[in-house]
Amino acid sequence: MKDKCENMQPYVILNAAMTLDGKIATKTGSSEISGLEDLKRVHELRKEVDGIMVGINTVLIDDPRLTVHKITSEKSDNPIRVVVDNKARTPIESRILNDDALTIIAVSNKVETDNIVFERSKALGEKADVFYSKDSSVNLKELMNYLYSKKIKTLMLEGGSTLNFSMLRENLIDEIRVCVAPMVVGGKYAKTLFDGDGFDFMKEAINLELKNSYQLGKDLVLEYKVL
Ligand SMILES: NC(=O)C1=CN([C@@H]2O[C@H](COP(=O)(O)OP(=O)(O)OC[C@H]3O[C@@H](n4cnc5c(N)ncnc54)[C@H](OP(=O)(O)O)[C@@H]3O)[C@@H](O)[C@H]2O)C=CC1
Ligand SMILES: Nc1nc(O)c(N)c(N[C@@H]2O[C@H](COP(=O)(O)O)[C@@H](O)[C@H]2O)n1
Repeated sequence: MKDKCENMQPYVILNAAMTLDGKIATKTGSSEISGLEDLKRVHELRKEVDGIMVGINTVLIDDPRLTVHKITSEKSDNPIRVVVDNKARTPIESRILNDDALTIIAVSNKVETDNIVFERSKALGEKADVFYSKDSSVNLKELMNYLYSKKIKTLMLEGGSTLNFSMLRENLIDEIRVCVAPMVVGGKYAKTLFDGDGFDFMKEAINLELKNSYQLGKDLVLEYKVL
């Protein structure tokens, strides 16, 4: 993996599993999509990278561990976990705060004006490193620089759709690896690979180059470079 030392940002790989109709979860938040072979691939990738990042909604809905637990229980193989969490809503009892790996919680400047957010961020500071952004929504470029300074040279982005779009719009994603499962769930309220505000015109689309594609069990894995 390339070291992006010239701009002091980690090399970012977005990895996700989606249905053929582009959903990464159903409208109720159910998201078991990948087959076993793909989950093993995901955990091998987690082992390879220095850090792994998700948005707060993914923590609230999935309570993920973000470790390599499907391939080994060796704690030193786990990447540093990062949660982008404007209002410090990460529950203290969530699995992401267990001692399997270090965790960094990135919070917004709401800590300066909202006492409840401040108190929650203080409590989170007992169990994790807290990154304080100067902006009202975590400044992702600053966060990337901070993670790089913490020796995170490669970062896996694991969703959800809101954070995926923000990272893409800010031009912070280098690669996209997506597992397409042979299923269709539909639903206009079901999350897709990229949601957020979206772009207005096709000419604003982020262009990709397909680098690799292969079948894994019943699933299809597609690997793109972001141009
Ligand atoms: N199939 C798959 O591969 C995966 C599926 N998922 C699914 O995705 C769903 C969650 O996705 P989604 O609801 O979009 O939420 P996200 O997990 O993307 O979290 C979004 C939240 O992150 C916070 N945030 C802070 N700063 C930023 C920023 N700069 N840009 C964007 N967000 C920021 C905001 O919190 P606040 O609102 O507090 O301001 C925002 O609402 C779940 O159902 C989960 O199961 C998740 C990962 C992988
Ligand atoms: N690659 C992939 N395939 C799926 O089918 C998924 N549902 C996900 N979800 C991501 O994995 C997290 C759960 O991780 P743990 O096993 O608890 O470590 C979940 O929150 C999503 O980020 N990914």
